[in-house]
Amino acid sequence: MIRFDTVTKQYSGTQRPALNAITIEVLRGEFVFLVGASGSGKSSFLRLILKEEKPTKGQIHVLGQDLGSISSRKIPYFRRNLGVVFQDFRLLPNKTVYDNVAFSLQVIGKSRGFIQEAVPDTLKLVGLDGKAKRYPNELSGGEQQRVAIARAIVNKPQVLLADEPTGNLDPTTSAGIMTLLERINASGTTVVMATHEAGIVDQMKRRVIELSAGTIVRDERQGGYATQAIPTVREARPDTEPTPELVVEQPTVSAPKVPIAVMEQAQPLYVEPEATDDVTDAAAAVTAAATAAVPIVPAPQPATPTTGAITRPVLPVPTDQPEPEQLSLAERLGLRAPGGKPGDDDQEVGPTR
Ligand SMILES: Nc1ncnc2c1ncn2[C@@H]1O[C@H](COP(=O)(O)OP(=O)(O)OP(=O)(O)O)[C@@H](O)[C@H]1O
Repeated sequence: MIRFDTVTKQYSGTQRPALNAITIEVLRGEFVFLVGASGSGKSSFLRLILKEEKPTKGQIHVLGQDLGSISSRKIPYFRRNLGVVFQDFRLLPNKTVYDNVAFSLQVIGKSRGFIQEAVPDTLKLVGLDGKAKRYPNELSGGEQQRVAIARAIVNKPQVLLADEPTGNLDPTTSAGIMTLLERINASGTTVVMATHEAGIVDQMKRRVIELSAGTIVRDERQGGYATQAIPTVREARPDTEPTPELVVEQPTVSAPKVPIAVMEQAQPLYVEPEATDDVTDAAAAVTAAATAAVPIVPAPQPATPTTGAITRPVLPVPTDQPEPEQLSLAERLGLRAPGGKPGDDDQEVGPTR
């Protein structure tokens, strides 16, 4: 489903790679936590899956496609199979809840009839029916994140990428968001979530991939958040440490924002599915069909946890990085080709459903 083969990402003008020769595979239907200190490479990993960034070296396959062979024009079509949720929600402030979710279907040219069915179904799924006419500033943070999740899943993506989706939420609201993500995963969507929330990771006992300074140092099937004694790499502070070298420090263990007790007591805030829940049924049918077509390969063996010093090979800084493009919101969300128009979507890339 998602495969990295010795992938290195080094940003222009930086001294060391953000990701260093990463090899990893995420299987269909998995729920994976990406953990690691700030700057360890989690967001870079997600951006590479989205093809927002190109690897400096190595190959990435997502949904059976070699990302290196997808042209810029076809990236939006590829991204239709991926939903994305961010820490800061990224809702359109001047659109209602309904219109925020409908927007992601409008820009890919879905019919009015389709949108009128899909949006209410999805709002119900995330526990927001009855709030369709509200504007984002009339919602709580947790409700805004639910709108963002609804927008991400309304087109039934096969993969949901979440970059610290609970980072701006209180513990109880975070726990509710996690029950929602669990349910989305249970309907067949592969979920990859970057997080710093120890309580969530410890409670959910899902696969945990830990990055440290751009290297995978742990890959555990039912892991917790707590790290082995892995040194955390940070830049020397010029004010207190005149030498501009990297220094190694022991990790600091902070109290988890979402304690396990809160996770355990969290009531799902979404509406429980009924026997006739069309969205869940449709998602299950899509997943069953897709899974039947693609044989599941055996799970990779967990990597041996690494301890001790981290080596940081210094790679040449590439000089041919393109300038960031000026993109509209629809283009940034991967919903429309750069310069494309609504409905300009006749050529799909990747599995069609
Ligand atoms: N666009 C960029 N240009 C240059 N360097 C970058 C860029 N984006 C990220 N980096 C660097 O790459 C490294 C990894 O960053 P990344 O954002 O992937 O880490 P992260 O684990 O997601 O961090 P956080 O938990 O703080 O979000 C960091 O050293 C960061 O400074």
